[in-house]
Amino acid sequence: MGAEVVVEGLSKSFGRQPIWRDVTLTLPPGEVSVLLGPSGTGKSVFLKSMIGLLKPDKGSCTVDGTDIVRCSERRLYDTRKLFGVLFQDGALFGSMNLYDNVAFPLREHTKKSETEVRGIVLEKLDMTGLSGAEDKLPGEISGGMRKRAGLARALVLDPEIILCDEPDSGLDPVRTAYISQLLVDLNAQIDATILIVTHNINVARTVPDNIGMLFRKELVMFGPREVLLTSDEPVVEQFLNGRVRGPIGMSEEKDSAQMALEEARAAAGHHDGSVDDVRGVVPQLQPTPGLPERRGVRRRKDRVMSILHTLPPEARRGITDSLTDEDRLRYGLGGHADVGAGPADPAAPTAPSNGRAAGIDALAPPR
Ligand SMILES: Nc1ncnc2c1ncn2[C@@H]1O[C@H](COP(=O)(O)OP(=O)(O)OP(=O)(O)O)[C@@H](O)[C@H]1O
Repeated sequence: MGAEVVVEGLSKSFGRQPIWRDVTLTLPPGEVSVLLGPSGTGKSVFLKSMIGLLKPDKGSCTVDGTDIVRCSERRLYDTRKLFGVLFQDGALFGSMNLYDNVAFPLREHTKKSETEVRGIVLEKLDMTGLSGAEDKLPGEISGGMRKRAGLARALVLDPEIILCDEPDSGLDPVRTAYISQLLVDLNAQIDATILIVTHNINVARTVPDNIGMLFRKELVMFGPREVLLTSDEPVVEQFLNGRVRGPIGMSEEKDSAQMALEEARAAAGHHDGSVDDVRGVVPQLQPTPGLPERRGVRRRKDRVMSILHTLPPEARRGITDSLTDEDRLRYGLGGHADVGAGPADPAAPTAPSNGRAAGIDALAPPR
């Protein structure tokens, strides 16, 4: 099973420029999470901070008992081996063929024989659909293939956590669909914890178990996919619908006068360029038939059902609608009409103005 990653109160600035502050979230073991946010909100900085390539000013990021922010160099080196990272451009060595690129971490970090290296490299190239392309140079293959080669290389040390920085950037919608399917299939095969940074609305809607969103130098929300997909938090709604109207402006935040102007234009019938509003829980991508089931699905159901009463009604409905009859028995639920549609637990704290609600950015059940 993949490792849990617990981020608490993490803040990062460069000189006097704060990037984000007080980020708290838990990546549940073996689940797939997506981090969204307008350009420049510090998503890549967040990924780099998680593996200790950048040093946050405050807070902690704990993996397997080690706080990446404060541990020794030696400990950091060892803990980093738990991570496989797919950088935005694939970060392949241009002068090495795909075989040598993928073999590189094994030759650098292990004492495996070339025969063992060969077995692993060919297996990972096969998993990522690159069998037969071993001799190609990165410059000779398509962007989608380069991403998959970067992913194959991220897999060779059997990571417990995979971080993917915009795996879809520069890809057409079909190649993006393939890479989405590949990530879900990999999760089914190796049960790793996965965090994907993306701008792609389809990826965000269909791939992850959990979604988070960075905006205004804060983590606006992080929680089960059903919470964000049904959220009426303006920034989340605007982003998931790719709309001009809303708090996100051309270069980050809009002022209230501009927002009021846009609202007035919309009320007068001006179309803002988005497709029809899409809201609600769409089906999640499943592993390709023939692959094992994702083990994270059962763990997630148990976890989400344990915080169900703290979630907003629409999210609860989305979650309970996806339960099978067997699940309903397991969680002691009756028919569809009995669950999910009622008001949120009156005892649960209500969402504060930043859009967080109980159970939303506190994903993990009490430890
Ligand atoms: N090493 C660095 N030194 C100084 N500033 C940096 C450094 N790395 C990133 N930044 C700044 O941090 C901010 C966030 O950058 P980052 O690349 O993390 O954004 P992002 O959300 O990933 O953007 P995009 O979606 O466009 O990739 C930017 O203003 C960037 O200029």
